[in-house]
Amino acid sequence: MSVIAVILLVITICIVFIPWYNKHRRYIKHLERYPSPPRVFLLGNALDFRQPTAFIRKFGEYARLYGDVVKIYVGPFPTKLLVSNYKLVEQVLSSNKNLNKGKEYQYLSKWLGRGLLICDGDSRWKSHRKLLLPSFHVQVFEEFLHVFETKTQLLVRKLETELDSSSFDIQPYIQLCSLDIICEAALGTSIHAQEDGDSDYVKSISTMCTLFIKRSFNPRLRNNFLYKYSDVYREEERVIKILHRHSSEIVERRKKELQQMELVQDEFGLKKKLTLLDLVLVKRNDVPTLTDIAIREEIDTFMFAGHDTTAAAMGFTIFCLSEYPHIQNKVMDELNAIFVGDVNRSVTLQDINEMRYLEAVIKEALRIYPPVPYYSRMVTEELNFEGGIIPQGISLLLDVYGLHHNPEYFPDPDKFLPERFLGDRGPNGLPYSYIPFSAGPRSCIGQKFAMLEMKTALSILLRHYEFLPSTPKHILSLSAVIVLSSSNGVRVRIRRRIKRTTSPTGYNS
Ligand code: HEM
Repeated sequence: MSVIAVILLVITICIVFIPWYNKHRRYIKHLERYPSPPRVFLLGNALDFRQPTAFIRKFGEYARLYGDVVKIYVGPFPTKLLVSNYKLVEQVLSSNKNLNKGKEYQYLSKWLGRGLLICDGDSRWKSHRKLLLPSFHVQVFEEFLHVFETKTQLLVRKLETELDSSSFDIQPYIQLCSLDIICEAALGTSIHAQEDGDSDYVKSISTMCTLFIKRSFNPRLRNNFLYKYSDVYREEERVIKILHRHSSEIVERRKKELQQMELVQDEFGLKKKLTLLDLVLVKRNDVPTLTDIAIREEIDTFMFAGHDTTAAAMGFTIFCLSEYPHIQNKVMDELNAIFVGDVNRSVTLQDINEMRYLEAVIKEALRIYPPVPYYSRMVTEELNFEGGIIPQGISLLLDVYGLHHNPEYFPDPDKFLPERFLGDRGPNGLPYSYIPFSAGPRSCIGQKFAMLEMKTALSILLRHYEFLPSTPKHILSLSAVIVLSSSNGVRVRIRRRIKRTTSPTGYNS
C-alpha cells in the first residue's frame, strides 16, 4: 500500500470513526445510571433476540431483574432504553417533542415510504394527519358497517368447516377477513383474501413483517451497506414490488372511477360509496405534499397498520372468551338484549353504542394481549428525566406489554377481568398505564375504526357460534413480530349457537 493510500485511510477513519465513537461515548456517559443485562463483546444483547418468541420473555426478564428503564446494546454500544417507567412513558407520549419513531421503523420505509405511521413527526406529518383525521370520523364509519358485516358473514360461512374439529387455529381465518375488510373499506376494492389466501399480495404482507424483525435485531443486517448483500435484501426487493404494484394499480383505478362518478359532496367529500382512499383523493388538492406516491404510501400504511393489529386483537379476544365461558355468557346476554334473538339482523351504530360489556371485553383482551406490544420513539431533543439526561439519538422502546402486566396498575394482571373497564375513569385513573393504541399526538388514528370493526364482527360471530377451549387445553406461545401473535396458533373449538326455544329471545348452545 502506498503512503498516500495509508494517509487517505487514516483520514477516512478519522472523519468517519471519530465522530461515531464520540457519539457513542456520550451515550455511555449519560446512560451510565441505567442498568443493562450481561452482553457479548461487539454483539451486545443481540443474541437474546434471535427468536421472535424470545421478546416477551426476555423483555419481561430485563424489567424484572434490572428495573423500569433498562439499557440495551445492539452491537458494541447502547442504542436503546427499554422503558416501562410510568413517568417517562407519560413524558414521552404526551409531549409535542420527540415525535420521530425509532430507527427500526426505517426498515419498513421501502414499503411504507413516508406514510403516517413511520414518517418523522414534522410539519408534513402534521398536515397529512390533519387531512386524514376527518376520514376517521364516526359519521364516515356508517358507510363501513356494511363492509364489516358482509366480510364477517363470509367468515361465518368459512368457519362452518371447523364445526367438527376438536380444535383449530382461528387466527388465519380472522387475518384474511380483516385484510378483506381493510382493503374494501380503505381502497374500495375486494381482494377476496378469504377466498384466495394464497395470493401473492397476502403472502407478501406477512413476509415483510418477518423480514422487518430479522433486520431489527441483527447487527449485520442493521448496517445498510452489509444489508444490501444479504438474502433478506433480495427477498425484500421482491415482495416490495408486489406490494407497490398492487396499491398503485388500485389508486389509479380509483382515480379514474372517481372522475367518472357523479359526485355528491358533503363535508367529508363524498356521499356515496365512501372509502378512505376516496376521502384522500378528494382532499389531495388541499395539501401539496399529497402526491400520487404519497397517497400510495398512506394507503399502504392503512393496509399494514390496520389489518394485522385488528386481527390479532380479535383472535385474542375470542381466545379469552373461549377460556372464560361465564364472560362469554354475559356478552351473549347483552347481545340478546340488543338483537332480540335475531341471528341475521344487521348491526347499526346504535347497536354498537349499546355493546358496553363487549367493549370492556375487547379492552381487557387488548390489555392482556396488546397487538403492538412495543413501540419506539427516537430522542431528537435530549430529555431531562429524573435529574439526568437521555441524549439525542437514543431509541426509547416503550414496553406496553410490561405496563399492561404490572400488578401495581392492574391487580391480578394475568386474569381476564373485563369489569376493570366498565367504569368511566378507566381501570386505574392512570391513562399511560393502558396504551394499546399509544397516546398523545402520535396515537393510533384508526382506533375508532378498529373498535367498530371488532364490535361488529364479534357480535356477528358470537350470534352464530359458541367459542370453547380446545382439547387439550391450548397454551399460547406469544411472539412479537411487530404485531403480537402466537407462534403455535390461537386454537379454539366452535359449536353452532342454537336459538333458545323456551324463551322468546336469546340463544343457547
Ligand atoms: C386493534 C387495532 C389497532 C391497534 C392495537 C393499533 C395500535 C397502534 C399503535 C400502538 C400505534 C402507534 C405506533 C407507534 O407509535 O409506533 C398506531 C398508529 C397508527 N395506526 Fe393503529 N392500531 C390499530 C388499528 C388501526 C387501524 C384499523 C388503522 C387504519 C385503518 C390504523 C392506522 C394507524 C396509523 C395510520 C398510525 C400512525 C399514526 C401517526 O403516527 O400519526 N391502526 N396504531
